[in-house]
Amino acid sequence: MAGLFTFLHRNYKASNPPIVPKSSDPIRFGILGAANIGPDALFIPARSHPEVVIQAVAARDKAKAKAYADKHGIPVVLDSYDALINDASIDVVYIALPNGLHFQWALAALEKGKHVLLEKPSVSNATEAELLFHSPLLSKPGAPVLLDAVHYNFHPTWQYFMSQINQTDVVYASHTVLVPTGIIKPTDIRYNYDLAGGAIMDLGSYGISALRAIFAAEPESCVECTVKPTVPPASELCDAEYTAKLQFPGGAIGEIRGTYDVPWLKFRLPNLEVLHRPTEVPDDSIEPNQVKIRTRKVVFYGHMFATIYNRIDTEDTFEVRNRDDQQPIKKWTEKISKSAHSFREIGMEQPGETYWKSYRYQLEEFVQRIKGRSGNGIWVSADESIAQMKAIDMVYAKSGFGVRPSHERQVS
Ligand SMILES: NC(=O)C1=CN([C@@H]2O[C@H](COP(=O)(O)OP(=O)(O)OC[C@H]3O[C@@H](n4cnc5c(N)ncnc54)[C@H](OP(=O)(O)O)[C@@H]3O)[C@@H](O)[C@H]2O)C=CC1
Ligand SMILES: O=C1OC[C@@H](O)[C@H](O)[C@H]1O
Repeated sequence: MAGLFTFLHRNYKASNPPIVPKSSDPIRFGILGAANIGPDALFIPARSHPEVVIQAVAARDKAKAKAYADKHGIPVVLDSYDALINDASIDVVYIALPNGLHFQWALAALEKGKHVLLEKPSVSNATEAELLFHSPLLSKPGAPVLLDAVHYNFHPTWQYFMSQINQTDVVYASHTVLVPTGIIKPTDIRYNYDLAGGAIMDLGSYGISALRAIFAAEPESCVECTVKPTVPPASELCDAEYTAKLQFPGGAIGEIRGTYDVPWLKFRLPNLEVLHRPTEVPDDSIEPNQVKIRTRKVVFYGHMFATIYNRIDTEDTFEVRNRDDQQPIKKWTEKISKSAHSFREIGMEQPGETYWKSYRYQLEEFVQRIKGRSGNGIWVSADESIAQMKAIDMVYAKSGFGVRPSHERQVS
């Protein structure tokens, strides 16, 4: 009962956080497009951040921008995306446009000296990623900050999950994400090839990013990929469902599976499963002629949506054997389950509240960088963002649907 109350209370507060007074010199954000994800990923987290103000929105249709601004309490409506990136009162441009427009608008905003919070997946492909993340605009003195918003990284439970993994001993890992049927409509940006849509770009990007972190390595090849195409009027080169098998150094295998079409009764929160190879562990209590072997399995329930619910099960199977002939003497399993919603719960003194979503934790670190403070050290580096797009390209190449198209810059 107490657990249910905590769950409901946390999730209520996650959507209705306290509104804190703003500092005298806040960072002013503008959003390009009246994006669906805006409230969850930025406006609600900003309410509890004393240094963040959501200042302006621009949409292709000004009336739409006005309605969006009214709904979300955004004070300024600008005439166009161009007007927003040129507006002197804006410090940060939040880009939650279709994937295919990320590259051109991120570069355009950086050119105007704006910091950029860039939705995932960062761009359409690795070519764009190289150009953007290695842009000279980012290395000059006083350069703006660009963040590839892979939000799950910033949540404390991801840090705890990673602490349960010995990256060099992982032999297999999988990521599964199931979106119930009907949520993504045929006209959605995710089903538009020209806008760099596709389920691998969207859902798969989380799995690919998590696998790369779990193995602490880049995939060497995509050995299998099956995709289910979308149905018309969506683009035929977009996937509504995928499974892919990636090979990592040393022969380790990572699998991703995702769909926008799971029956509601089969819906589960996204999960990750990680298997380690058997490894010898020290134990003073066993005989000198014996060895103790541990085989670890870690399962993370609630990846991507850790605030709603998260639980990490670490299951260790131990075996004591004779060292010489490897004959088993005894075998048992130990299991620890843990949830974490704040750094405090994992023994780290870092800012955060249990109701903070991954987006709020991410916003905290983004602001720290902009302000030139050290923060907690969690970040998504330029090289990681490029490697991520290379891995996504590898999967699309294997799928037969091909790498997502690059986009001409169309900025004035
Ligand atoms: N971090 C996370 O958890 C999530 C991240 N995302 C990412 O955020 C981005 C936006 O996703 P989402 O908010 O669902 O997207 P939306 O469908 O809400 O589209 C975002 C905006 O794109 C603009 N847009 C510009 N050109 C086009 C075009 N040709 N066709 C359609 N829309 C266009 C529209 O702006 P206008 O108002 O000007 O018409 C629209 O408001 C994606 O990159 C997605 O991957 C999405 C969901 C969750
Ligand atoms: O980033 C995302 O996370 C949640 C998904 O359901 C959504 O499609 C995606 O854009």
